[in-house]
Amino acid sequence: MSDAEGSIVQFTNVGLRYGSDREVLSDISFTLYPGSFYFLTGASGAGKTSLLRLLYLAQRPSRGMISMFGEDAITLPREELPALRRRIGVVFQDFRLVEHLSTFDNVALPLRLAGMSEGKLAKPVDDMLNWVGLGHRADAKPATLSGGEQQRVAIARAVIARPRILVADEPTGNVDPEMAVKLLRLFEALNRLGTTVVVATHDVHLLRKVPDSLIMRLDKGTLSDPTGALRYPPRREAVGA
Ligand SMILES: Nc1ncnc2c1ncn2[C@@H]1O[C@H](COP(=O)(O)OP(=O)(O)OP(=O)(O)O)[C@@H](O)[C@H]1O
Repeated sequence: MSDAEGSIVQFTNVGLRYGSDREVLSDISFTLYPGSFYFLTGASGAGKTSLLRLLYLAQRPSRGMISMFGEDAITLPREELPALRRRIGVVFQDFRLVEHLSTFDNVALPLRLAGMSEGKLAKPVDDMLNWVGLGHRADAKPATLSGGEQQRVAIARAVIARPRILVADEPTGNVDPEMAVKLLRLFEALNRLGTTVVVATHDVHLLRKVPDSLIMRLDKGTLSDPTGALRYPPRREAVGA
């Protein structure tokens, strides 16, 4: 399979079924380009989480082809998947913070797993906590943080190792509208630094808050492309028009 020029992810006729049930995703084809900001939208049950799980390689499709960073993600040997996954940051719907670890240690986790020394990781973790506005909560355990604070820890942890893609599943689902906009601004700032961002949301009001974003819409497992730019390198000035 050859990659569309310059793309970092390419799905071709991907289908997914759980067990012997009918397909929950059918004929999904799209291309993600570096530095773009995508919303994945659709009603509850449309298949957003399932599509994101394929995207961050937590789930193999039942059919079709997935290419990531120029590698065939379907036939890649299992032992090579972690290296591919490290290039993808994930913000889960339910945060999945480690309860017994402090804010600092949750955010430091990906760097420690990558083998970075304690001396080296302190500054980037402190900088990241300040960036998400949680410098003063470094020692707090997740249970003592508000929903918005926990979400920001989850975002900080997802981006600390500078992933090429950030995937976020309903990141604003558990916060008030004001915090939702603040979180989106964090994603936009990250996107301006060159990270491709994919945010799943059922909240159509959010889409308008990021004028340059591209929209993928799922309806009962089928993808549509209202901004018309998924298959071709998006021209930023044409996006959102
Ligand atoms: N592990 C699973 N086993 C069987 N069916 C599943 C599984 N996960 C999801 N489904 C089904 O797949 C369909 C799509 O679910 P999915 O969670 O991907 O949708 P969604 O758009 O993310 O929904 P929501 O916004 O409510 O989270 C649903 O019908 C769901 O019941």
